[in-house]
Amino acid sequence: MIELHDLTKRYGKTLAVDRLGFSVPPGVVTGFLGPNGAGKSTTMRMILDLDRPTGGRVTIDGKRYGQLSEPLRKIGALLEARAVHPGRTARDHLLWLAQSNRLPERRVDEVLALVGLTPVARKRARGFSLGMGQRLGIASALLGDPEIVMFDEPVNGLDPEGILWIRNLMKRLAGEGRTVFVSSHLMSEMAVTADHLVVIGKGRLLADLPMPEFIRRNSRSAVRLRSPQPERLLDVLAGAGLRHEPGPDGSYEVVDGDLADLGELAASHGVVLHELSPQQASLEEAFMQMTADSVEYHAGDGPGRDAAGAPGAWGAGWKADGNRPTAAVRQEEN
Ligand SMILES: Nc1ncnc2c1ncn2[C@@H]1O[C@H](COP(=O)(O)OP(=O)(O)OP(=O)(O)O)[C@@H](O)[C@H]1O
Repeated sequence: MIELHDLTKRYGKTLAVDRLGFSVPPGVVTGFLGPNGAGKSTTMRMILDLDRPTGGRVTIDGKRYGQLSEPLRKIGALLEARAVHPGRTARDHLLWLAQSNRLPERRVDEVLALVGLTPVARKRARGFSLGMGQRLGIASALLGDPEIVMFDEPVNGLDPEGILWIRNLMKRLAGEGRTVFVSSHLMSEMAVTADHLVVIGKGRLLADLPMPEFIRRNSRSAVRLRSPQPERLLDVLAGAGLRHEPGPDGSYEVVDGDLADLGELAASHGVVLHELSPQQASLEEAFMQMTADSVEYHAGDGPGRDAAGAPGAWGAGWKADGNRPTAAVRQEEN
């Protein structure tokens, strides 16, 4: 179990990680999602003690990384920048790692087989493709047969076969009861990989909830209505007890509304409609909306702007209040 408490990292004026608090439990794949520059790599480096927090703390089974007696047996990581000497063979690289961590030589051949690199084990790393390099990085992470694995953007630049392989490997590792923590800036990748999702934007926690719950909340549909008589339309919607949100160009969106029912409701009250259209938010849109809000806040717009009708009012439940996530997004507050 990885636990973060108020974890903060400041680089000069940049607040890279801002009071992050969440746990990564064993037995599931936890996706760590955020746009470029959100603070994912910095957080992962702090977990491994490669970067010192400005505030807060992070523990691995209750201990700091530096306090672990056999760190490679506890946590294995693939970070974005891989350090493999280009003149070394894959096997020699792993052997050097194993020997410096008092791990048995047989484990080197086991992990080479596990990641499918046995046939090229004696080839020098400089001739490796991106996918082979990624497999070697994963072999290094798995060398100590760790209880926890952490991968930073492992599918970046890989072909579909490589992506599928890593996806299945992570699921298998979680199925074995390990803690799997993987970062990505792609919602689409997380949707098919992660069981649990932690979303950050500008270093802040935006969501921490099971993936099915994220999908349920964000695959909502809505009906958009636009009328030259907006006050009358709002009266009719309110009279029918329908929850609505402001949409673009003066329209209103009724979440989970029925197209035909709404058309008939407007007609029965003599409300002229210039638009009556179904709307469907994709997970990618929900993610972009969620993180765009955090960017907006940091740009100085402040909380509450959404109430006045931020463009396309999707994901209203995801708005950050400028200080912490709304109750709607925090799993433990559900
Ligand atoms: N060593 C450093 N010195 C100064 N600023 C840094 C350093 N490392 C990261 N940052 C800044 O901290 C912020 C978070 O960066 P980080 O790399 O952790 O984000 P990320 O979510 O991993 O993004 P990406 O997906 O682009 O790797 C960014 O604004 C980045 O420019």
